[in-house]
Parts: sequence; structure tokens; C-alpha cells
Amino acid sequence: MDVKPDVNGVVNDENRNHQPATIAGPTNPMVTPLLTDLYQFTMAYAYWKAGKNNERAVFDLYFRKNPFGGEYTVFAGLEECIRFIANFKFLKEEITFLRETLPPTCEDGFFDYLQGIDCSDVEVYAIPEGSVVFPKVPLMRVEGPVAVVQLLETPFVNLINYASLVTTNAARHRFVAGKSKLLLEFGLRRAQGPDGGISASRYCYMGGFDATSNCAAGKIFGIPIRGTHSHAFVSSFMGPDEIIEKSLISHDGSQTCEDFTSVVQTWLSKLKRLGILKGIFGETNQSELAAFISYALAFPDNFLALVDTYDVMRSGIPNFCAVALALNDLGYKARGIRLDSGDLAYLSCETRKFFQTIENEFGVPGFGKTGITASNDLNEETLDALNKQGHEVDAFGIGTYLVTCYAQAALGCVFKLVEINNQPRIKLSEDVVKVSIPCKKRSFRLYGKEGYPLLDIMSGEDEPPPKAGERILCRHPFQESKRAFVVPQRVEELMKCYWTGNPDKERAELPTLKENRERCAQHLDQMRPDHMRKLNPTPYKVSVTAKLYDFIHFLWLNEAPVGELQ
Ligand SMILES: Nc1ncnc2c1ncn2[C@@H]1O[C@H](COP(=O)(O)OP(=O)(O)OP(=O)(O)O)[C@@H](O)[C@H]1O
Ligand SMILES: O=P(O)(O)OC[C@H]1O[C@H](OP(=O)(O)OP(=O)(O)O)[C@H](O)[C@@H]1O
Ligand SMILES: O=C(O)c1cccnc1
Ligand SMILES: [Mg+2]
Repeated sequence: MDVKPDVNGVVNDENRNHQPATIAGPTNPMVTPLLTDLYQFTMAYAYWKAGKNNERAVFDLYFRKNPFGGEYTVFAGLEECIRFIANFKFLKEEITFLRETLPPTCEDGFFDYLQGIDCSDVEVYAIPEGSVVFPKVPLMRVEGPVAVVQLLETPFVNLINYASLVTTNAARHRFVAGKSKLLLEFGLRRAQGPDGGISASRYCYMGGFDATSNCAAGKIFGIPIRGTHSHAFVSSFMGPDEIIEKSLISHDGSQTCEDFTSVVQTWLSKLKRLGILKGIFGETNQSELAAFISYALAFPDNFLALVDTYDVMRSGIPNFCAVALALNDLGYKARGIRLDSGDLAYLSCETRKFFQTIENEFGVPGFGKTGITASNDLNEETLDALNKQGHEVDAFGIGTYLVTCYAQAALGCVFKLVEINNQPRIKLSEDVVKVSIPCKKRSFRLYGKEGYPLLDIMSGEDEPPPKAGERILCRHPFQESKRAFVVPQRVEELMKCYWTGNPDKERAELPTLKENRERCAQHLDQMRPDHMRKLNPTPYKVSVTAKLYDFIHFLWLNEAPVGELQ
């Protein structure tokens, strides 16, 4: 098998590239046509056997409930779906495997058929990635030969579910932290495997994080990479005697300090003697000091120290300040500290006071503003608690709770048939939220006078679209009494065509990750604040036109058998 890396360094299988080779293959090479559930193949066989495989079907991909107890979701994962179908083609060995896997009674003609299929006859309409989206409104509308589109169900839902969930989780963390804070994703070690880790870094960036510690994600997606150091680095040192190479050239290159360690020790003594700091600390931990000096010698422009290995206020902070002041003598500005345990509100406030005292006492401009990063099992709740208590943290490093989506394991995305051979289809359920909305549809976001989105409305494909300034009746899809007239100030059609084999149709370009990240921030910004709040947020309205409402209920009555009581 001939494999070579694409522009992103991702290995793609050239044999799959039957579509115009403008769209690279999936980022994860495990995403192949076999990455689907067995039942998609058995159904494909049965469609084929019944002569139905080429019947034109329309499926909607949507979710039923917003995650994390919220009232909004951010849509992500579209680019990977398009990369997947743009390169959808079975390899010979995959066909051989399927032949061995499916019952021996499956006829050869089916495998010849599978070998021949691609997605050139499939059309995908979707909401742009990074958009704020709501339950029941199709995120994607996939149309094509029923057997082919059926095979796409599992990979599409797989590619959208976690991507949208973790992007939403990141957006929620950003919302509580506030715009001014730096948010760092530190989750790789805790993520669900390598794909979980890479996807988390990519989609947390889309959802509003500033950087990741994950180098591979940085390389593949161009996400800024950031990091500090660990407790192991601090505890690996025994004391300053260990430091052999002690010289440091000043920032402007004009002088060399031959013994940086002794400059640091002098500063530490000055700090100890300072009346205002008396009682805060005595002897600091010398192995920690050695670690800080070594890190500063290695990265004088980027000195950031983890200060909680021994004791934050009695050792970590004074040691850091002594090194930072020595660096300052040579024209360098220390980046800051990281707190990874204890009461982060209290410790950050105490640290800030310490920094400000130094700025005032030693006349070091800006020292009071030295950066404070916090980490340690942070999540929406702890960020919220820190805000309420008051804190002095500038940057948060967040791992486990963010990338594992600890607060909610999955976003229940589904893929439902809404039309076949131009015949609308409905899926009924005892549970009304599980009743599907039939028909090939269009959807629109209607904006009000104040610029906020008012509601989303779905219509049949052939209905005239809502118009700005024109009154339209918007109905809850299932509850008869819930309806409202809306005069939108602005109307935005939600779905665009992202994939088509039809050369006469325009295909929307896939935006960059950064553009999706910007769209996400802009969409979140324009939401009415009561939809966004954490406690009891107001649900955003999702509606259908009067014509679609009537049709749903006509079809419902038509399909639901009438019971008989005796
Ligand atoms: N001021 C605060 N208000 C609310 N939660 C906080 C505050 N400060 C820290 N936390 C959170 O409290 C938890 C403290 O974790 P834990 O009880 O394991 O102690 P620790 O600080 O990690 O101590 P150690 O490292 O010594 O075990 C973390 O989830 C952290 O994010
Ligand atoms: O806490 P998280 O949100 O998952 O963020 C990442 C964590 O990973 C690192 O240490 P690690 O957890 O490996 O060790 P520690 O628990 O001893 O800090 C880091 O110090 C953070 O605490
Ligand atoms: O760079 C860091 O500080 C970091 C990276 C990963 C996990 N915890 C911390
Ligand atoms: Mg930890």
C-alpha cells in the first residue's frame, strides 16, 4: 500500500482519492469506510438485494438536548466528515474482509457494487462549523443513494459527537473564566486515547482556549503550544551546588553575569530582611531554588516556575521572586508562576500581594503584574467558585474535566431518514422528543430588533424562505399551543452546500480552524445573555413553519396505527 503524508503531515491512502484531490483525507487514518457498524453493511446488502440501493434518500443529523445542562451547543467536526466522504472508496482488502465477515450467502454482485461506490452522488448541506446550534435543527442534511448514505451514519455521528461536545465544553469554560483570562488545555495525558487527545486540543481551541500543551496538535493544526514544568523537575534537584554552569548573558547582550546563583542568593537575603515580608517566610527550600535557577538559566526569557512542590508562600514564591529579580537585573522579565494545589483563590491573592510589595519596595515596574497560572482539577464549577471568592489568576491550565467531558459523557447526535424517493418519512416514538421531523428541510435563524437571534425555524425545502420585515408564524414542532408571530430584522439561512457531485452547484469552502474559532466566539457573543447563564438558562426557541407543522401532524396521524379498545 502506497502511503504518503498530506499537507498536514497526515498519512493518507492515495488509493482512496477518487474525488478531485483538493480535499485531504481524514486527519485520523483510522477513519475508513470500515469505521462503521456492521448493521450498515447488512442493511446495504438488503437494500441492494431489494433493488433499492440507489433510491434517493435524505437523512438529517441532529441532537435532541443541549449538553451540560445548558441551552446551547457549538457544532464541530464537519471538516472531518467532508474529508471522509471526499475520499470515500473501499480498498480491495476491505472488500475481502467484508466478504469474509458477512454471511456466505451474500452474493458476489454486492461486493462488486461496494467496490464501485464513492460519494460523488452524495450531497451534504451543513451549518458552518463553529456555529452555535440548537436541538432538533439539522446540523447536516445528507442526501444520496440510500445504501451509501446509510454507510455514512456511524462515522458522521462519531465525527460530530465528541467534537461538538468538547467544543461546547471549552466554550462553557471560556464563558465562566471570562474573556481576559488565558486558557490552556493540558488534557492530553487524561484524554480518551490518542484521537481523544488530538481532537480535544483541536476543538478546545475552536471553543475558545488559547493554547494547548499537546505538541502533535500544535503541529497538525497550527494551535499555539504552551507549557510550564512539572513537580518532577523541581524535586529532581538537591541544591544550588549542583549548578555548574552559572553564567548568564544579559538580555541586551552587553554584559555577562558570571555567577547567576550568587545574584539570586543575594536577592533572597534582601527579601528575607525586608521588614514588610517578615513573618511570611524564613529559610526556603534550596532544592527548589536550584531548580528555579536552572530553569531560568535555560529559559531566561520565559521563566515560569511551579511553586507548590514544598510550600507556596514559605518557599515557592520567595524563591521565584529572588530568581525573577536576578533576571530583572539582567534585563529579563520573568513570566510568572503556576499554582497546582491548595486554595487557588487565597494563594493567588497572597502571591499578588507579595509581587506588589516587591514592585513597591524595590521599584521594579510591572513586577506586581507578574503572571499567575493555576491548575489542578479545574472545571466550570471551580472556575465559578474562584470568581465568586475573588482571585488573582491570569491563566488557567485545564485538563481532565475539560477533555474527558466529565460533566456529560456524550452528545446524543442522531442520523434519521427524513425522505426517500421524494416521500417524507417520520419516526414515531412514545417519547415526543424522539419523534423525527420529516421532509427535506431548510432552516433559518431569525434575528430581532436588538440584534440577538430570536429563534430558529425549519421549513419544507420548497417553501418560500422567511423575509426580513415580514411577519411569519413560528410554531413549536409538537406542542400545538406554543406559537408566535415573528417579524425578523434579519434572516440567515443556516445550511450551506459543503459537498456535491453536481458541477453546477456551488460548494462552500471549508474554513480554517482559526476561522471556525472566530465564528464560535462571534456566535456566542451575539446570544442573549439569559440563554447563556449557567443556572436555569432560558431555552432558545426552535420552531417550524405552519405548513411544516401541519404536514408533520398529518404524517404522524397517517403513520400511527389507530388503537382498538374492546
Ligand atoms: N478557592 C477555591 N474554591 C473552590 N475550589 C478550589 C479552590 N481552590 C482550589 N479548588 C479546587 O479544590 C480541589 C482541591 O483538590 P484536593 O483536595 O485534591 O487538594 P490539593 O490542593 O490538590 O492538595 P494536594 O495536592 O496536597 O493533595 C481542586 O479541584 C481545585 O481545583
Ligand atoms: O488537573 P488537570 O485539570 O487534569 O490538569 C492537568 C494536570 O496535569 C498535571 O499534573 P498531574 O495531574 O499529572 O499530577 P498532579 O495531580 O500531581 O498535579 C498538572 O500539574 C495538572 O494538575
Ligand atoms: O505545561 C504544563 O504545565 C502542563 C502540561 C500538561 C499537564 N499539566 C501541566
Ligand atoms: Mg492533578
